[in-house]
Amino acid sequence: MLVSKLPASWNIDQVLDDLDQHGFALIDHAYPADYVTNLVNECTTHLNQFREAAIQNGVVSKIRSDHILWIHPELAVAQHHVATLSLLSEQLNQAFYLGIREVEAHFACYHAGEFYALHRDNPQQKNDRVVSTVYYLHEQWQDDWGGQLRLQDKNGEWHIIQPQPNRIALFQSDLLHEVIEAKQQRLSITAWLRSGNSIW
Ligand SMILES: O=C(O)CCC(=O)C(=O)O
Ligand SMILES: [Fe+2]
Repeated sequence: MLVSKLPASWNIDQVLDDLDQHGFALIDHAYPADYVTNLVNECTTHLNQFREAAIQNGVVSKIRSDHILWIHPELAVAQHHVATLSLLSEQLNQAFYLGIREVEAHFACYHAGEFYALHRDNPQQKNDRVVSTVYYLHEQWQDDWGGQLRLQDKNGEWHIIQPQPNRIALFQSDLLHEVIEAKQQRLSITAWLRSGNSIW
């Protein structure tokens, strides 16, 4: 799927500046309401296919308790978001010479009580994730529902980011972050912009 333009609501200069200065950026009101509705529908109709993220190749990790579904070609609405992120990657490559070549993405669902403890998405650069992105797609979120993204920026300062509906958080994949325990169902798409150059 090809997307020819970034959404008009995206202030790309601000995004590039924030990434440069702080290592992270937020895009609010990312998509039009009809697209958001379609995406929520696509996500919620597939919730029965989500699997425990903590179990990979039969190995169980205690660091996270959310449930995920990798985005595949039949998930056409989510694919549009992935294609939009591919277009964004071109801009990031032009600005920062990041060499991003692919986007890998999954839906994530945190039920009440679920969390993702402190981690980096690219520990010791052992994979080719360059920029991490999270799009929040639950229909509403209140500040006292937990589920915040807590992130240390590239200057060492900590930030608490509310998972506001229709918000995208973008950050360097080597930054430390966690998802605080959610008190309500929290839905998102996590996508990694990857260089495709991993030697691992
Ligand atoms: O959902 C979030 O806010 C962050 C998720 C995350 O850190 C991850 O999936 O690696
Ligand atoms: Fe992460």
